[in-house]
Amino acid sequence: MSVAILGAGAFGTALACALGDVTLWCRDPAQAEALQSKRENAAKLPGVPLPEGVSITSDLGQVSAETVLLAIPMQQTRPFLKTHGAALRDRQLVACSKGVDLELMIGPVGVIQSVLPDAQAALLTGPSFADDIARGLPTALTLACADRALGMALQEQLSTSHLRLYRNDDVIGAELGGALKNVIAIAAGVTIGAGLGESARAALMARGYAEMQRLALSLGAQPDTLAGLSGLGDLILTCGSEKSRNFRYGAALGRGEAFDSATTVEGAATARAVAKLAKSQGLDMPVTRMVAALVEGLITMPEALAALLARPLTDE
Ligand SMILES: NC(=O)C1=CN([C@@H]2O[C@H](COP(=O)(O)OP(=O)(O)OC[C@H]3O[C@@H](n4cnc5c(N)ncnc54)[C@H](OP(=O)(O)O)[C@@H]3O)[C@@H](O)[C@H]2O)C=CC1
Ligand SMILES: O=C(CO)COP(=O)(O)O
Repeated sequence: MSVAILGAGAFGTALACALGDVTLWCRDPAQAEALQSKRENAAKLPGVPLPEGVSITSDLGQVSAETVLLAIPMQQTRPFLKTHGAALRDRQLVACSKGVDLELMIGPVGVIQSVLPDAQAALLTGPSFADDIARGLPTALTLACADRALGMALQEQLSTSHLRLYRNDDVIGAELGGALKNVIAIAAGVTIGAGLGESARAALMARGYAEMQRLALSLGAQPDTLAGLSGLGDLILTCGSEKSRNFRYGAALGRGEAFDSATTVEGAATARAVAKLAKSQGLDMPVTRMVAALVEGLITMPEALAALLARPLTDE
């Protein structure tokens, strides 16, 4: 079965490098031409050659693969599918984004199903920097799919010698693990950027993980999923590395500096969506609430810190 990847950003290109024999689609014909002539995505993955088997196109009509990976940011997924979904109706669609749609308050598989109710949909998520995958470093990810047979087929199809996929049928849990860890990564970045120290970062990660579980379990996720690659695994990676854009964005917030608005920072919109979702569910998610308020410029970092530290003492 053939594979196509829609979106030639950092992650889409990295997956193309790992899988090798795929069609890589981008929306901009000039970018497609540059990728084709240089055989490298110089903007997003400099120094990593595209394998010979990767064919590039900006014409969606040329994308005939049965399995289609969607590697475009979360908030773009619904508009993209509304425009192009008809052409993808009969394919196996694998969402690769991490986040919660700001309007519908659901994850990427939920969005696929809301636009294309009959589509077969799955999720690829977990701890992996694009650069690591592209360079062939060992990586383990979650392939989540409600349909067991389809999940097993996709696990086989998308695993390689260095990219190891673990199957899971808890799609909600896997979606939320990937989405929520970005919010906590922003908080971790704020902590380090503001010079609050590594002990404070560890505290935020642990309390952040408690929030992730609280929301995920209330929405029907399995606890084991949050403790796996897509939750805890990705939380550890993203909160602990300057390679993470969410972490770096948080660090800039913590230092009171501006951050490049063209950079994809999924946790910023997700924090806003999740803060609202938590409120509607009657759940206490103080770290997420503070991240959302910081992102929206409603509070300063010292105010956020004071508010978190002034909370009543409680059981763990
Ligand atoms: N980078 C990483 O290490 C990882 C990323 N992910 C996830 O993958 C998703 C994509 O991230 P990443 O590739 O890093 O982001 P990038 O910012 O590197 O790339 C985003 C890509 O999406 C394309 N795009 C944006 N909007 C649209 C649209 N409306 N229609 C078509 N294409 C569009 C962009 O095209 P254009 O250039 O034309 O704007 C670009 O090619 C995110 O959800 C992220 O969390 C997951 C694991 C690892
Ligand atoms: O999701 C990622 C790693 O698993 C990439 O993290 P950033 O989007 O923060 O760079």
